[in-house]
Amino acid sequence: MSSSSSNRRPYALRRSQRSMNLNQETFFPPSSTSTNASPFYSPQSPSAASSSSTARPSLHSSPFSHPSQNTSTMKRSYLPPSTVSPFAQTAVPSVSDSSTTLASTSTSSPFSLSSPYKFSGSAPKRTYFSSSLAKGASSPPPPSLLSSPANLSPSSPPFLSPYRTPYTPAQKLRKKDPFSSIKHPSNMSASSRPSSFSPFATSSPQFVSTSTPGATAAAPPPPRFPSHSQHLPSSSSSSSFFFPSSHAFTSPQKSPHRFSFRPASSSATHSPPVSLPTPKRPTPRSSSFLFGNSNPAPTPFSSLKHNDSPNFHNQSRDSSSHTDSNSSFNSTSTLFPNATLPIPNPSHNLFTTPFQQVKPSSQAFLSTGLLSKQSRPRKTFNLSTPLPPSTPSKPSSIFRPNINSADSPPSPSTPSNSNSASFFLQGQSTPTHQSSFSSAKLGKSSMDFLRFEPPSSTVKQPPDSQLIDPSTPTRNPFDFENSSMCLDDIHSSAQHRNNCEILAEMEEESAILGNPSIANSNLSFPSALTSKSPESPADDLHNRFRNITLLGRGEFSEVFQVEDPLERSLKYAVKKLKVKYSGPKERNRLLHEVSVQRALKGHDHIVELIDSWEFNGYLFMQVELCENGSLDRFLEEQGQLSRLDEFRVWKILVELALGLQYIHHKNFVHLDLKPANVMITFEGTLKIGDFGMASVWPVPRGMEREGDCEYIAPEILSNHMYDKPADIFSLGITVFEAAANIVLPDNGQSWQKLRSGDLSDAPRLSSTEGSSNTSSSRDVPLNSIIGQGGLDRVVQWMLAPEPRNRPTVDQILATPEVSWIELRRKAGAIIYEGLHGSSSAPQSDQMMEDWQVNV
Ligand SMILES: Nc1ncnc2c1ncn2[C@@H]1O[C@H](COP(=O)(O)OP(=O)(O)OP(=O)(O)O)[C@@H](O)[C@H]1O
Ligand SMILES: [Mg+2]
Repeated sequence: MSSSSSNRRPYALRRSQRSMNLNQETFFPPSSTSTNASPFYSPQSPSAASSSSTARPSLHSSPFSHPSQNTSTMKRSYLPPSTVSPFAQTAVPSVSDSSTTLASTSTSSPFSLSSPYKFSGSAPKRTYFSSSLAKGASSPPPPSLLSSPANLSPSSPPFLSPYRTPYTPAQKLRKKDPFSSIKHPSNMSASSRPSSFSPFATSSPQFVSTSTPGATAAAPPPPRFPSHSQHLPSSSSSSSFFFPSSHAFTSPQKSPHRFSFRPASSSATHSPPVSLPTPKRPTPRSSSFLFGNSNPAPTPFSSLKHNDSPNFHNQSRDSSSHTDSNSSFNSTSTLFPNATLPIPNPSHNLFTTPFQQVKPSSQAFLSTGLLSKQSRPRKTFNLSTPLPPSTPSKPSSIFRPNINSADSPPSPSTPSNSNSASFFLQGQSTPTHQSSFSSAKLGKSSMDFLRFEPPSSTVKQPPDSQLIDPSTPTRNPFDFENSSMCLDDIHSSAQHRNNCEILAEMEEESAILGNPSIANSNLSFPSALTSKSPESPADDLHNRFRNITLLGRGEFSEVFQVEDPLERSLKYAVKKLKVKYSGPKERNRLLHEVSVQRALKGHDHIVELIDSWEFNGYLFMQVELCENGSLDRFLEEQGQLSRLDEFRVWKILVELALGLQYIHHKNFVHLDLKPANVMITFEGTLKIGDFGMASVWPVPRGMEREGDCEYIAPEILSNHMYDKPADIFSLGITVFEAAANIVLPDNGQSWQKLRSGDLSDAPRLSSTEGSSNTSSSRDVPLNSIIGQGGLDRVVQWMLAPEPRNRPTVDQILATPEVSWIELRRKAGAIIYEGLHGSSSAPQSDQMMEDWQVNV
């Protein structure tokens, strides 16, 4: 372990050196500041692209050179059909053929990340900046990709970002992690990953490119894109975005920019950079900026060693196993060509992987940059995972009848724990229906809590005769299978009404709805709870539906999967707001979401509203069920394995853009677009949901909305501008996250950089493998857009700091790349269709040829 650790360490060092080790940089002599003079994607001259050097390292580069990925791929290829990702098995014509051919042409891994790291790390920033700006100032504008580059507007220079922005304490941002911006993947573990058990574990086959290393450079967006200004009031001034360019990061010595790319873009326009109120300025320890600290401060994540190298380390190692890996994968993909997608059971934890134990090392906190999801400890989506002790959980008041003792921590070892049933039936005071749902976790954990962790000091001890021996098996009040005693107790109790309310609330809050084992067991609830006149929202839900299980919860709501009581094959999702509305004003606001979603019915990429109703101040929305959960789960799960192939990233962009186009054309703005609000259907297509922040467009004056800070557009924070370009920005960030496989920052430097048009913390988005320029395979379309840098260009366009410089959704969908993808996509966005999509779309080749001729 130690020797391999020392072998790999330099790679980790290089990545961090680039970003933060300013002292190191000053020691290195200036190297060639080849600033990739022609990084722009020019379909007319593909050779130009291939001759330019890679600006950002591409994680699409062959992973076969990565030992851990080799292992993973090989293991995956021998999985039995049931464990192989269903989405990789979709019968799409020629996928396996294409894979085989590509694999057979792959003999080596030419792309080594060490080179760009070494170069970038050793290049003094002063030299780079001065040269790139000077060079850019005299550079001709890049060739436009659009056939009609009218209404050209400059984009902000990515290199002049002002990071010293005023801190606005008033910003109410949801997530505050002061260290998020200083996490770094350099030292995170990605190796030794077993094969996937995920339903999404499609982990696209990682083919080895035969291209020249870094053949296609990242392309900055040409500054000549049509403007988004039609969405903005003519009086809209961006002056408040501007910030004097005297910020420290414009100083060459302190610049965090590491790569010498996009010089033309940076110099073509010199509009002042954006000044943004940051959600929360992190104050990292000084040691955070000293890479190579031999004695880093201990962190809770110090278990990982360097030989658990991140996914993009040391790409050139272990090239000997390429052929094996390829062939093994292909044998997998051809073994089960007709496998069908299993019906995911949301009550199962589809997302459990063995990666939960992966921890970043302490040095992960010693530099900036965007953290790769592949290296990140996995987020837990398992609803039945017990709450960590530190979580500010607020159990139901029914567990704490004695308010004064609420502070006492529950004692798991308390003998009276076992008597939860009798405890609940001892005539506690009637709880309020307004109890908090915000922190109680549903599912098994809640049940465990109910059974084993009632606060001992709060328990009103029953008379001695009723005390139960600690060793007596627990009687679970919700064990209705053996619940005759429980029900008898309920009905004979003098406090029958109170108990019913207690049980109803418990059910509502945590215990029953979220416990799949109970909810799926076809057990009926006590008759009092299924009466015709429901007393609680949970009663109401049970009167309407069967088999209720928790699907997920957002900040404001809980979403349950339900079955139609008559036709059990009909399943829906029911979204219940967590709290009652407090008055007519709030009710109107809540009903707004319903009305927006109703107005947007009937589109393939919008979650369909089926019904809505109110009960006792609670709002319910019945929507179509999206069996494969939300996109953020998919990205999380997939990201643990590898980056998505570029074709699927494009498909995500296309499907979301189509949904967003519908929203915008109907004169609404979503204002909370993010992967968590994108649902995945059984077929793997994407649907935009959660219109809780949506508004009619133009947005009424004085409206306040604040979406998730990771995805929020800069102008919303700085200028309260709620407009269509804000949705474009959120879409761009979503695609950026999907393509780069990084953990988005929620504040700090990286957050600011992303909103200044500087994507240099992330790897190149476009793939370097599978490009038609680099493969001679007959299955690779002649004019494939994959690997050409178009993804970087379009994403950068969407992330333009100035809203008016962003494309409209129509413009996104009109790009040649999207048109090409449209012709070749046959399956849902998350379904793997090969690196270039369906080969049965020759018209796409023709289209690109025609387009190239016309450009
Ligand atoms: N139609 C659906 N099918 C399947 N799962 C769903 C559906 N709608 C929502 N969910 C699940 O419920 C979660 C929360 O839903 P939703 O985003 O609508 O709630 P929210 O409270 O408005 O969230 P937030 O405001 O935090 O974005 C989603 O992330 C998803 O996991
Ligand atoms: Mg949501």
